[in-house]
Amino acid sequence: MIEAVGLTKRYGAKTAVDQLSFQVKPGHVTGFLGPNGSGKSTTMRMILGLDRPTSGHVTINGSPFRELPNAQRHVGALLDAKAVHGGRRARTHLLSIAQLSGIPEKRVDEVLAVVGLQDAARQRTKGFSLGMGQRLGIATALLGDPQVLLFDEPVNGLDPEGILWVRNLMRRLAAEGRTVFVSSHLMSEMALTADHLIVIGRGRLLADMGTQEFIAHNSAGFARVRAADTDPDGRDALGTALTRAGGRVLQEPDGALRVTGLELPRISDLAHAAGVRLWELSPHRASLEEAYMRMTQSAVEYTSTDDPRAELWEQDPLALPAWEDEQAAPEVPRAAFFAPPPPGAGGSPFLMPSHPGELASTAKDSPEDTR
Ligand SMILES: Nc1ncnc2c1ncn2[C@@H]1O[C@H](COP(=O)(O)OP(=O)(O)OP(=O)(O)O)[C@@H](O)[C@H]1O
Repeated sequence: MIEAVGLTKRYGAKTAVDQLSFQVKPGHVTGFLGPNGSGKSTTMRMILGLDRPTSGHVTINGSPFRELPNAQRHVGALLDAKAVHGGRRARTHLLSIAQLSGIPEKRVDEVLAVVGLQDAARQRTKGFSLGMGQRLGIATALLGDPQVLLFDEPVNGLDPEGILWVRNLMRRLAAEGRTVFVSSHLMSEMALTADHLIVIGRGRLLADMGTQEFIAHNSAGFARVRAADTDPDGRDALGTALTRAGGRVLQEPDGALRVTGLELPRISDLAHAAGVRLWELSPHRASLEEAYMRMTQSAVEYTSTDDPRAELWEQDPLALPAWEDEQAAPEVPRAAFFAPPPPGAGGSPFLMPSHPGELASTAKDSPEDTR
């Protein structure tokens, strides 16, 4: 088990990790998530004794890393796949680490096979692709057959087969009772790999809970319902009926309605009573990505802006011909693509028109907005 208590790291005026306390338990894959610069690598470096905490402490199976006897046999880590001597062959690289840790040579060939690098064993690592480097880093982590494993962005640069392989490897290592702590920005992959999550933002703990619980806590399930395209008034009638019945209704970009507060059978009954034929009625479970985006949106340090492409083009190369411009669909606010916002976080619920044909106004002050 990894245990951090009040872990803090300051670099001058910058607090990279701020009073972090958490446990990473054996038998689980624990995902370590956070926006760029939130302190994940710094935390991992402190766990591995590569950085000294400004205050607080972190232990592995009860001892600080530096006090573990023959740490390589207890803890394996992939932090930076590029941190290898480029002039060395892959096998030599692994062999030198094995010899330092009293690991038999046979084990080197075993891990090369596990990561699929047998054929590249005698290649110099400077010629390795990003994915091959990652595989070598994973082989290094597995060398001592450790009980505790840390992986910083292990799927970075891997092809789809490699990503699937890493997922299965992590799950197998956890099923064997090992402690597996893995950071990644690939939310779809984390949702499939991790059963527990530790989420940080600006160095602070934001969440420490099961993956499914995290998704349920930070997103709302909803129903998607779409009136038949052949019935132009159907959507208005449906929206009115659902809103009157106490549902919260948002417009989807494709003309469907996103409904919260009403069960699917009730939506079906209301549509039937309103004489609206449906082409779609489906439950939607929010993704880890949606839940993560919502939780971390205020903790993102590095945000992008649109590229104005100043003076690079005499005229806007993206300008549409006038007729196409006129037909373009009105822009839908980005927030509308995600699940309805959490209580008190604002948003644009769909307000049914008081007059037919008057669709899609927002309801900031609507009495029906009772979130
Ligand atoms: N050696 C250092 N000296 C000064 N500042 C540092 C140092 N290492 C990290 N930082 C700062 O600490 C903060 C956390 O960095 P860290 O690399 O731990 O984040 P991260 O969550 O791993 O980011 P990413 O997802 O981009 O890899 C950043 O603001 C970074 O600039």
